[in-house]
Amino acid sequence: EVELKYGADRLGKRQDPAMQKFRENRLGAFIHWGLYAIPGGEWNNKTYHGAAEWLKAWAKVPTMDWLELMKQWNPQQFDAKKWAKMAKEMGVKYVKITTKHHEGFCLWPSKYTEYTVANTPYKKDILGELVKAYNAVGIDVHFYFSVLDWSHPDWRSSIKTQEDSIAFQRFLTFTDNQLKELATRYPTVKDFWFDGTWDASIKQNGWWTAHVERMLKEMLPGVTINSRLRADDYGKRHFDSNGHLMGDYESAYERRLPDPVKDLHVTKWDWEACMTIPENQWGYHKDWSLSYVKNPTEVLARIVHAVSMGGNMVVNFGPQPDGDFRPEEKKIADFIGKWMKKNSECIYGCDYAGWEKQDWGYYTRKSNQVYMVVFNPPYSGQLTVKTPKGITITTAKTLTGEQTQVTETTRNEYNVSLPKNMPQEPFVIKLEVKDAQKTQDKYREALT
Ligand SMILES: COc1ccc([C@@H]2N[C@@H](C)[C@@H](O)[C@H]2O)cc1
Repeated sequence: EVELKYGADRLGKRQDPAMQKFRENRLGAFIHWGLYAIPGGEWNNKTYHGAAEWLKAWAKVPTMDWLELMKQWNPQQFDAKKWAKMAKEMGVKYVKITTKHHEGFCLWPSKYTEYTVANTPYKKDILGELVKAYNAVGIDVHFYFSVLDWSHPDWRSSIKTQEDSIAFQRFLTFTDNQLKELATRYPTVKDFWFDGTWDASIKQNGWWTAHVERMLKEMLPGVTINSRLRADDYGKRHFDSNGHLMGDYESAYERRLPDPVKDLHVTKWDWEACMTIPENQWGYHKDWSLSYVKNPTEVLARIVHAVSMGGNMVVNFGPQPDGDFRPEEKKIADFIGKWMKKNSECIYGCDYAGWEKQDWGYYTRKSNQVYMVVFNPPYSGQLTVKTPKGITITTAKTLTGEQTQVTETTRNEYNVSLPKNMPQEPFVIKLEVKDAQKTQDKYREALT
């Protein structure tokens, strides 16, 4: 191992109550809301197919022109209590809110920049109202924060000159001030999810990323920090030069998931994935017909896939400029919520089962209960289950209590029969398992 001053502060998974809550939450929602919602992917009558929250870049809009959008920021339909009700009914345990995206517009009245809600027709502290409303219904609030800030004259993507270096140090101080402001104004925040940290300027200042993690953990004991903030002494990101995960959980799975067979290494650490409902839209885009939009079951499958590999999943919502949600997003939230009401036992507090993935769906586990979440019921009517050595299945029944047949077909292999009245949506079979020390082994290996 190499000597590091700004590498991982800890080895292995955090086991304190705050991290256990983060992990057991499992299902979260992302809110991407900013000035970009106003143009919704269209600029000067041209529609851009790229991510709507990056429109400023696609349409090459000068910063001052872009920030003129503040004059139109007046979401008359915004009602934090309605947003909290929607999240509660969807079954999410936490919501990650874009406090400031790359555009530099702040949803809270920051005193370190003029580009905030306070200087818009709306005036009020949107972030404060959301923190209060989500917390009031028992939902944790996480802050998304973009270090990259297109509105700030001292931002640099690379440090080429002494002037760059002096400006960038001013920028890092500005960023420290905003982070301290957020931690002070909203002390119930449970997590900071950093983005916009891929540039050389940040990689060259790994010390600063370590300082931010330590500063926030000092101000807010228990707070969790994503790996994407972190660069070590040599600019290595997420995992330090000794291969140790920095921050409290890996945050590299954005719009993609680890493979349930080839990527089992991710089960060794905490991780959180995030996903969009269209192919790639985080902020509000007027026209969702431009790319594939996942159906509710596809969204559900990604949630279960993440939990089955010991990760969290955050489903993204991009609210409209008026502060209401588009119908497609309300439908997804409603479907997930209805499914979670019946089946959340296989999600909350669950983890990787350590069993070999089968085609019919995913396993999740909570203590000695293994859940089979069935997405693809087979024509054979039999669900193949392969148990690890020494593990036997005692019972199998649906969450509605219907017993299903368990037949041992060979050593450590079983057929679990499909329930008689099969639901017309993904369903769960709960297995009681036994760690059988002495199993009389009546099976014979074929001599080949
Ligand atoms: C350079 O590619 C990207 C892609 C997405 C992002 C941002 N991360 C997501 C969580 C959204 O905030 C997206 O704008 C930034 C840079």
